[in-house]
Amino acid sequence: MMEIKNVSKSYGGKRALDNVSLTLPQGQIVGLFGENGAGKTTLMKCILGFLRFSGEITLDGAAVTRKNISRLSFATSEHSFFPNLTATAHKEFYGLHFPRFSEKRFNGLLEFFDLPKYKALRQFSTGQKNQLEVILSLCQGAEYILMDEPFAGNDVFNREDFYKVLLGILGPTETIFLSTHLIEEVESFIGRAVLIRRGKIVGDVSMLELEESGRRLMDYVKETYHYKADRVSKALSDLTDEE
Ligand SMILES: Nc1ncnc2c1ncn2[C@@H]1O[C@H](COP(=O)(O)OP(=O)(O)OP(=O)(O)O)[C@@H](O)[C@H]1O
Repeated sequence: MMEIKNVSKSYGGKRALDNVSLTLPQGQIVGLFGENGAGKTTLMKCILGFLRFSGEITLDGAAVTRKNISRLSFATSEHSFFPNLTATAHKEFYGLHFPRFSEKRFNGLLEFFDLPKYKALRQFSTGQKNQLEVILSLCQGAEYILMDEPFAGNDVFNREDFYKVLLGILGPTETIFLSTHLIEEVESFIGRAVLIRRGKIVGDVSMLELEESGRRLMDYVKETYHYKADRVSKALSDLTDEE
């Protein structure tokens, strides 16, 4: 179980995370949603130890250190791979460094996305680079797989088919913590939705609970954010007013 307790993070004087507490048990797919600048990437980077923060993040009670960091993986659109290496070279490198690396999963997903095996990654398209990030994060043998807007640049067929593949391959102890703006697309396969706003957790709901209350995830998000439905008409009226 991952426990995030009272985590705060500021960049200079600007507070990006404000006393965030969250528990992520193993075996869940958890969506992390929030407006631009809400703190999603910052939270993931704190979990991974990329950023200093105040508060505590533990895995089964132990702080995240080099001893247990292999329980975590990260797919980021900022990219974490070696641009001059091919997908096959990455497979070899990861295989050497991650004892639980799954070559079967790597090969299967590479084929699913129809990615080139012997082309340097710097020559991949944006969508292809993101696909390889996702593949690597899923093949390392990590139990907590953090994905930050992993489907950017992926076409709709690749996304929708991938959701099905993902659901089919995940083991019972694998947890996905998925930050995305594709709320309506992912609602069919996540088990829980966490909402962050201005660095604070403002919502946390299981999809079962939502379903039982007859609400869609988007309704919950709009309610929680006090979404102002008149902002479009206001903007249009401001922008088209000739006075
Ligand atoms: N390196 C940085 N230096 C200064 N401020 C930063 C830095 N990274 C993020 N911030 C600020 O911290 C806040 C949270 O940013 P973060 O990237 O975590 O948001 P996000 O929810 O991932 O947004 P998005 O959906 O737009 O990717 C924002 O106000 C952002 O401007």
